[in-house]
Amino acid sequence: MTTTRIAIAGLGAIGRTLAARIARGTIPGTVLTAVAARDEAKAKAWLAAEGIDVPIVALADFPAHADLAVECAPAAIIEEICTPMLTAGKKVMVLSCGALLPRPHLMELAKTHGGQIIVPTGALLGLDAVTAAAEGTIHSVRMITRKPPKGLVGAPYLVEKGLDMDAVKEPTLIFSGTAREAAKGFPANVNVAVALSLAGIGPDRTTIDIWADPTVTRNCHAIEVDSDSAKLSLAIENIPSENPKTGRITALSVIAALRKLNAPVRVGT
Ligand SMILES: NC(=O)C1=CN([C@@H]2O[C@H](COP(=O)(O)OP(=O)(O)OC[C@H]3O[C@@H](n4cnc5c(N)ncnc54)[C@H](OP(=O)(O)O)[C@@H]3O)[C@@H](O)[C@H]2O)C=CC1
Ligand SMILES: O=C([O-])CC(=O)C(=O)O
Repeated sequence: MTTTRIAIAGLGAIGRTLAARIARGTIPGTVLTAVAARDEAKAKAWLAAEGIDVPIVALADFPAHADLAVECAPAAIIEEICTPMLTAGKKVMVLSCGALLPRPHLMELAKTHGGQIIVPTGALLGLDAVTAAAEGTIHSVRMITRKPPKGLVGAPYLVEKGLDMDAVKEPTLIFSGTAREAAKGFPANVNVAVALSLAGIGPDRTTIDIWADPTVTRNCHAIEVDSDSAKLSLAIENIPSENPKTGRITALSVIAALRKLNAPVRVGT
């Protein structure tokens, strides 16, 4: 079996789960060869506590260590992670996919140098069926997201509008617009809408309503797709991870995607 050398950018809720699984050898065909962290001392202490022996390197040095980098860091540093890997013709799995929309040059970089940007299903579901439907004609894609108010705190859109999530006492529609607009206003909350849009009819035709809902404890996403091959109605209720903005299933989605990289049998598109 081919072995893919993996580097992880960001040791937060997703990155730590991922690093521990790869380092334990539970994903055949993968080996953890490097990590990058903002706070090196904190990362060193965590790696030592987990018994993971892997170098902490600069993002610019990832290509010397890895065939594939997994981006699980703040959206703001996507360029620093993607540019060196893609220029070297390598692969980057991107979780902060909303940050790709204003940076089409990253997709061009992948094309020019034979690299690849992989957007996993992440905290969503059904991207297999949406990509299949997109091979025909999709008429509309609509998403509705409900999160506990604390899972939305800090979003630039809320800051700009002066919306206080502590004051939300009943389900409140706080945003309605396109996936592109949502990615700008909620860069750490609705990457899923962008993944859906990239699988289907693009960020300007995919719409999303975002509710701050104190009656839910999970991050809930519902999708309605109408196409000439199928009508899809899908829903997922994600248990938040240690980061309330991020569903637990996100790291597992990355693990499942990595497992498929070199597997002898591959299920799903
Ligand atoms: N596509 C999808 O379905 C989903 C995407 N996401 C996105 O995935 C990304 C990661 O999520 P999550 O793990 O929950 O986020 P966390 O905030 O838990 O972790 C991000 C980590 O990146 C670290 N970091 C910050 N700056 C740098 C840097 N310059 N170099 C390396 N590491 C850095 C942070 O360190 P420190 O804490 O010290 O600042 C932190 O440990 C987010 O952008 C999130 O929005 C999340 C859920 C679903
Ligand atoms: O985990 C979730 O519910 C989705 C999320 O944070 C994102 O898409 O950025």
